[in-house]
Amino acid sequence: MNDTGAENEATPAETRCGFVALIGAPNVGKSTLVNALVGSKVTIVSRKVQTTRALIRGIVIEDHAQIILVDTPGIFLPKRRLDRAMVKTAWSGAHDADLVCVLLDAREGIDEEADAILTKLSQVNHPKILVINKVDIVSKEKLLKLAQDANARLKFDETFMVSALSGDGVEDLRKSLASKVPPGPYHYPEDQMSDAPMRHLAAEITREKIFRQLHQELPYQSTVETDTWTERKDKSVRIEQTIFVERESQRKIVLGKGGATIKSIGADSRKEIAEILGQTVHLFLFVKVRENWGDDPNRYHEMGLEFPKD
Ligand SMILES: Nc1nc2c(ncn2[C@@H]2O[C@H](COP(=O)(O)OP(=O)(O)OP(=O)(O)O)[C@@H](O)[C@H]2O)c(=O)[nH]1
Repeated sequence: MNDTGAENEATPAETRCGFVALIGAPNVGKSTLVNALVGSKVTIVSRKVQTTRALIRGIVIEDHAQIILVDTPGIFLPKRRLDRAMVKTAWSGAHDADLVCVLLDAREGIDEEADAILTKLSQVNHPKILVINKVDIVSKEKLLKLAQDANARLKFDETFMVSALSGDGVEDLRKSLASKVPPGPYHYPEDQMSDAPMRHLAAEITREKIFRQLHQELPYQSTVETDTWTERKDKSVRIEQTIFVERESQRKIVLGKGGATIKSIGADSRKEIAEILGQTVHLFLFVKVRENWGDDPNRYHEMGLEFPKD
């Protein structure tokens, strides 16, 4: 302790910093865990699987360590070109990271996808941490058995049992990650919670609202881009976004009768973006048809994905 008020500031020589890749089957709770670790909403959470399309990082500082979380797209059995691109990106995220956090869903156990992940991870040489999530809905016996089975399959440096939803066990995990990232200066300014540009986050929020309202009629065929972002003198922000769908029929669904659906999507999205920014938001949504965007290389690059040639 000293009286300069600087006792909490680490000099660069004392700091640690590293990338942590979160790997897990779709719906295991990766986005929820990133949010719990960071303590602020950085990626979208949806009941629908495969909502995370691009690598989005949350950044958290704990015990003079900056932990950069790479929220990989779900690993699943790829069929479409877009799915293959997501899987490829997920694995390259694991190879680039300093640590790999493998998430298992306590209720699902080692199912087909988890099994494929454990097999593939045996080729990754980084330190691995097992995180069993959703402990709030499973018995202790089942948890212990799952921890034993997973550790028998793969050598984990540590095992954590958490509930990303309630926050149970999350602090211990955060402290462990902080102790395991390598020594070095911070990569990002201390107050930066996410390097995902706000434009991207705002687009993700609108996409989430579309999923919430139209998940039965419009499963995955839409994408959202933020076109303009204008800060106004009165401290409010004007945002224009375009929702791209693949067919005219889908455009009509998004618009709804007399524009009612898009109005409601816009109202929900505007409210949430405003909450996160802490400022007044004026949101303008447009719907356009863009056929076969799933086969357009530019779209992949915009989402931070590599375009698979096969
Ligand atoms: N009961 C319970 N539910 C959880 C927990 N963590 C996440 N969930 C729920 O599981 C669902 C999926 O969570 P997400 O965080 O979107 O999962 P994800 O792995 O990021 O999914 P993708 O983005 O599709 O890869 C959501 O409905 C969450 O509320 C938990 O600890 N307990």
